[in-house]
This record gives sequence, C-alpha cells and structure tokens, in this order.
Amino acid sequence: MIYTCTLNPSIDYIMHVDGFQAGGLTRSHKTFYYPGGKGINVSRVMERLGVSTIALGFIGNFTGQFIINSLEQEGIKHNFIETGDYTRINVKLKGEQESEINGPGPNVSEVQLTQLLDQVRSLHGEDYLILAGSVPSSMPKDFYNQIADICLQKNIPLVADTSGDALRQLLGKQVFFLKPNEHELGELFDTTISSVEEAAYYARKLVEQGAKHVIVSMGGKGAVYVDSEHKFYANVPKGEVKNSVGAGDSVVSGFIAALSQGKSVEEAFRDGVATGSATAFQDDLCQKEDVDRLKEEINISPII
Ligand SMILES: Nc1ncnc2c1ncn2[C@@H]1O[C@H](COP(=O)(O)OP(=O)(O)OP(=O)(O)O)[C@@H](O)[C@H]1O
Ligand SMILES: O=P(O)(O)OC[C@@]1(O)O[C@H](CO)[C@@H](O)[C@@H]1O
Repeated sequence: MIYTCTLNPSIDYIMHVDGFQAGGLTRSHKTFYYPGGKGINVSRVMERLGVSTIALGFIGNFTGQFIINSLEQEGIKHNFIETGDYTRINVKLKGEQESEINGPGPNVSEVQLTQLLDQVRSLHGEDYLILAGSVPSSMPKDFYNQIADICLQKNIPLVADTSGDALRQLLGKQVFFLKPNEHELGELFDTTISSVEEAAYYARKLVEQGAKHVIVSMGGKGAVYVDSEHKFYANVPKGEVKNSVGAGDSVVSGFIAALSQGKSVEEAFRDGVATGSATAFQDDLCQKEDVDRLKEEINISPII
C-alpha cells in the first residue's frame, strides 16, 4: 500500500485579486477552498490517476474536518491523528504574481508524535511512505530524520518532498525518491542552479549520498531526472499556468503512480512531468485525461 504523510495539512484558501493593496482593502473576485498540504495533494492526485493511497498525518478542529470530508468525498482512505488544535489555513493570493502565506501549524503533543511514529513502524517493505511538506513549528526539528531512520530499519521505501532543514536531514540516508525544485536543490548545496547541467550535477550528488531516484523540477524550464545510471531532461508542455500550488506534488504523484504500475523510470519521469503540468494548467489539481494528453508533448532526452 502507498501511504502519504502530511505532518502539516492545510486548507488552501485561493484568492484571486486585481491589484493587491498592502495596508488597504482588497476585494477578491474569485475564491476557492481546497484540502491541502503536500502529502494530501499527492493522495488526491494519485486517486485521480487510479492508484489508491492511505493519508496519514495530524489533523484537528473544524478546519481538519473539512479536509477529512473532502478526502472522503473523493474516496481517499485516511488514518489521521487528531491534535485537538486547528489545522492551518494557507492563503494563496493570485494577482499579477502569486503570493503565499502559510501558517506554522498546530500544537502536537508527545503522545500524538509517538502515535505517528508507531503508525510508520507498522508499515512493511512492500509499502511506500511519501512524506511531504513542512514540520509544524511545535514539533521536534529532526522529525524527518526520525521517520527516515524507521524506514531504513524496516526497509520501507521513503519518498520525501520537502525543503530546507527537513531536506538536509535526509542527506546521506537511503531514500527512495527526492523531488527538490531547482531553488531547493541550490539551497542545499549553497549555490544557485541556473542550467539543466548544473541541476543534473547536483542531483547526482544526492544520488551519491543515498537517494535512488531524483527529479529536479525547474518550473517552465523543464525537469531533470537522475539515478545512478541515467541523466534525463524533459521539456514541459505548453499551456497557460493557472495555479502552480500542488504542481510539484503532482510530479511526485505521477512518478510514483507510474513506478507502482511497473513502468520504466523514463516513462515514470514523463508521467511525473505531465502530471505536474496538468495541475499547473488547472485551478485545482489535475485530471487524468489532461495528464494522458500532455504526455504526448513531452520528450525525454539524455543529458550528456
Ligand atoms: N510554466 C510552466 N509550464 C508548464 N508546466 C509547468 C510550468 N510551471 C510548472 N510546471 C509544471 O509543474 C511542475 C512543478 O513545478 P515547479 O518546478 O515550480 O515545482 P515546485 O516549486 O515544487 O512546485 P510547487 O508550486 O508545487 O511548490 C513542473 O515540473 C511542470 O511539470
Ligand atoms: O508549508 P508547507 O508544508 O511547506 O507547504 C504547504 C503547501 O504550500 O504546499 C502545498 C503545495 O505544494 C499546498 O497545498 C500547501 O498550502
């Protein structure tokens, strides 16, 4: 079974605005509420791609209930731990530019932390764990590290989509798949990545340090896949970007869904990029028909 784990879920409150006025009143002309958080996005996209998951993580109060209701309406199984605190609401402002305000997350008790670690301990080598997003500010900073160690002991393939300190903790660990974007990868190596070759060079460093598969997403500039044998580049399809929230999570979903269906890494890379773009071209997350259509526009070429 594929498990996603979102330590810090959110309701994503998308507000479309014309000319945002800091310090004044801005009225939004279009709003959307979506269940969010990176692992939850992965569960929602994988369900649309025909692959079932179980969503784990911390949830609470009426904002958490919104997420549970939304997932149940979409037929997604879950086994969340109730914190008794509010699941955050993240505000995504869409004007001439996209701006995001993400909350710090709930208070999580020691007992609840132990419950989640026990859930991870109960998984097996034939499962996957997709751990994605930030760690609530009340939690120990090394929580990614703790989960990675359990996965190592139990041979559970760990997929991680995070940034900053949480991503740094995974360096040197056997991780099944990492998907940093070019900025997150650059931050990790204290550099700026400005070309496909540089992305491939630093992605290979992640592989040398224990990651089995790495995709570096570079927004509209394409994406890079690296493992110990291959280095590939994928272009992205052309289209109007409506919403980049969840596009990176969709790359993870498409890639893992394809591998779980027995496809090659090259095909899985194409599926991942198509899934990311299909989400970027939608208000909410992608639909499978769009992924299938966009796949035709993606060429995978070796990076020399
Ligand atoms: N301009 C674009 N045109 C086509 N596809 C795009 C564009 N921007 C993003 N995408 C799609 O979204 C994927 C993820 O984009 P990006 O590199 O911005 O990841 P990210 O920063 O992790 O995303 P997120 O906004 O979810 O945090 C890309 O690999 C691509 O498939
Ligand atoms: O604050 P985090 O956990 O880093 O990111 C949370 C978040 O921005 O990521 C998702 C998109 O990737 C959104 O659904 C959500 O609001």
